[in-house]
Amino acid sequence: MTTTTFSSRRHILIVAQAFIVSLASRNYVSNAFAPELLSKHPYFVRQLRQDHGTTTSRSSSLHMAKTTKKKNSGSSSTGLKGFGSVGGGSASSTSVSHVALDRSKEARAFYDFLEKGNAGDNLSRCALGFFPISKDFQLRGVIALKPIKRGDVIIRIPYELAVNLGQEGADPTLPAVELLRDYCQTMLSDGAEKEAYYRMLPAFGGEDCMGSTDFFSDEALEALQSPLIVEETLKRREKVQTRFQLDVATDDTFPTWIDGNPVTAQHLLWAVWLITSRVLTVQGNAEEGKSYRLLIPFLDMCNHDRSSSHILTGRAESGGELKVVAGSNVKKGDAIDICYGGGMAGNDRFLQDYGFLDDGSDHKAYNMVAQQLLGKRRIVEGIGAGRFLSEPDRIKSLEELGKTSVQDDQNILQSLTEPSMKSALKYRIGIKEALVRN
Ligand SMILES: C[S@@+](CC[C@H](N)C(=O)[O-])C[C@H]1O[C@@H](n2cnc3c(N)ncnc32)[C@H](O)[C@@H]1O
Repeated sequence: MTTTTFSSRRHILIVAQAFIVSLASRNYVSNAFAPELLSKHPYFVRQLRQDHGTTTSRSSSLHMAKTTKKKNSGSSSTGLKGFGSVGGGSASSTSVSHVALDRSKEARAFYDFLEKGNAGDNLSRCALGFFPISKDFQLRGVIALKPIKRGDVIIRIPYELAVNLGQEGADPTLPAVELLRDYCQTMLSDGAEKEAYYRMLPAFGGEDCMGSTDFFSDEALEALQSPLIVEETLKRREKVQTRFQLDVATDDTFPTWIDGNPVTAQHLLWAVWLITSRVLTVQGNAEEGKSYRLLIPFLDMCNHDRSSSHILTGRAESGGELKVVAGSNVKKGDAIDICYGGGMAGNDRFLQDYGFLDDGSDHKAYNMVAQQLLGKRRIVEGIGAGRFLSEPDRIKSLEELGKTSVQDDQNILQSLTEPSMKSALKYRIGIKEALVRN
């Protein structure tokens, strides 16, 4: 999404004449520099500089914070439209050497759902595939089945297929209640068409959502060495509890969870993560001037690549279409990725809102956080959005990071196996390295 984001803690996309908008794409211009903060912590700065020479190199832009293998049940070597795994293309930046197409029973039901919803033409251009990220992890995403020219439509979803979760707003717990209600109702009712789409959403308790700090243990939260992320995460959890009590627990008409038991605040937390990680805010009718939070099947399966030039466009109105348009030529086998957060989100947001670390070779997602901590960049989202961090917050954050060296952290990381602990260590290493660069 040129300037696009999936979410609503931040919101979504934009583009030229377009109508999918992103709060995250607000371009706050940094105009202040605060070297005094560093001079207050000469030891810490020295330590970072010494450490810098001893750190390991980073991996590709699709590097995962998670390490466990994603289930790929039923994907076969026979392709969606008659060919098998797709190989060889170079994505907007991701090189794909071997991608298994998703032809599981659930995926085939989802493809049928698209066809019935007048979106079957997409399946001649792209499909779902499993991108090998590391030897034990594959990431589901969208893959091109044939070349697509710059300017042509890659994905086109009729508005009627999208789930409209209400008008835009800053609080993700509101659309989360709506989504949770609709999800339970749909899954419990017999033969609802949307079920085929909902079955493709990341499962409650699954490893995708567990990557978000909302689901971190206290130990993993502490291991981040980021008092601000911890504070924001705890506040969000509290807000979810409050929303649960107000709108779910006391509502006798609220459906049960899919196993027949009452829904819990943890289910609502999962729904909030679905909102922040895959809902787009899209402008409605031009005259009406309102924006809506949409869950858009298939389009919500595009992964993040900061270097993607593809563009999101469309309107939330009857007869409208929500599209990904090629910003550059696409080859068969390319990943159809988009840039989340309008390119303005750092890894503090990626870890909280999406549950992974953007470990791109340009280090931008870490640099942005470091620049905030150094008073060189405004906060983009969450608590204090639009402002510079206060000096006490910056000092508190830098002091916390200064408790261990990068070398210490590397040693600790080697001994870890638990995914959220590993993410926490990778995060703090990335930030410490970025503080030296910035
Ligand atoms: C909008 S969804 C994208 C599709 C998702 N992979 C799926 O299979 O439904 C966003 C989620 O995908 C995953 N994701 C997207 N881009 C990623 C990336 N570059 N590296 C790791 N995980 C990514 C994260 O779990 C994120 O919360």
